[in-house]
Amino acid sequence: MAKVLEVNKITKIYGKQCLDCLRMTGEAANTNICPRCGSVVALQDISFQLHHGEILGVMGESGSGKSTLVQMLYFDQLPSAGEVIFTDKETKYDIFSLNAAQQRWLRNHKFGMVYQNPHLGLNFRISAGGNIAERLLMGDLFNYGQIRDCIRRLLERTEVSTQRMDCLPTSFSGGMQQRVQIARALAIDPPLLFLDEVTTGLDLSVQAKILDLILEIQQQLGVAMIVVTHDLGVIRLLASRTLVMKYGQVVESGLTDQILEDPQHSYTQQLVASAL
Ligand SMILES: Nc1ncnc2c1ncn2[C@@H]1O[C@H](COP(=O)(O)OP(=O)(O)OP(=O)(O)O)[C@@H](O)[C@H]1O
Repeated sequence: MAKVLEVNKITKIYGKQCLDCLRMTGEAANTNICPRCGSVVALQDISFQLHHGEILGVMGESGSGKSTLVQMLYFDQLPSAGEVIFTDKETKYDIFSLNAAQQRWLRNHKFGMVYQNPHLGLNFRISAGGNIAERLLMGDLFNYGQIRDCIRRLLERTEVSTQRMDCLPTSFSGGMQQRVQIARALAIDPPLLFLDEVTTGLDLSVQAKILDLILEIQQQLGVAMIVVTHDLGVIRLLASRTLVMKYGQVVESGLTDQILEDPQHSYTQQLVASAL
């Protein structure tokens, strides 16, 4: 299957960093903080591939580097080292070697992000429809009537009442805010979507509906997704392949079913056992 992303040896260090940062941190060292200079090694030599229409799960405990990984791919964070190749319709982009305007174009036209915190993904001072319209305008749709029609279609797809399109997101429940974030992310029909703990903190029944929606979107639109979560249930339901992270490193990766049935790394074994 065609590759959408090739991530090669991505590293992210917060802080001034020294020559020993990588050697003295990671899974074997049992820390992500460099004992010599105090820098945080959030990601260390992460490599993986994502294929067209695939959902890749990224799992790990708090602080293992999951959010940093997707934030970097979405240009919210700069990498310290490494290369990422994004392929769309046979055009390859070496995304970290692009200039700021080119990166903004990719983010606005090819990538979508849904954050755990809707305040990061939505502008709460404008209506739900306005949030989606902003994204449609980035995608070069300018006709007022067409924009309204498109917003209606996106809200219907994500099961938000179209009668609420002119309401502010502040008047929405948490689950509805996540649906509007998903509608906004889908507005430009992106080939690649990042989802960072999108169901954390929601009621179980709301969680289940959002997860169903994500699956439906993947099946109908064939969008490739990276789903970050600490929840094994989310991984089990959504991801065909999974990376398990600890202290900024991938400690286990493979088919989700295999990982859940026969975890190899002691950390994954603990995670699976604690969810039983
Ligand atoms: N801006 C920052 N400055 C310094 N350290 C940071 C910054 N952002 C994240 N970190 C650190 O990087 C490490 C990885 O953080 P990250 O948020 O990626 O982990 P995570 O696995 O997503 O955790 P969580 O599930 O709690 O969100 C953590 O030790 C965190 O404290």
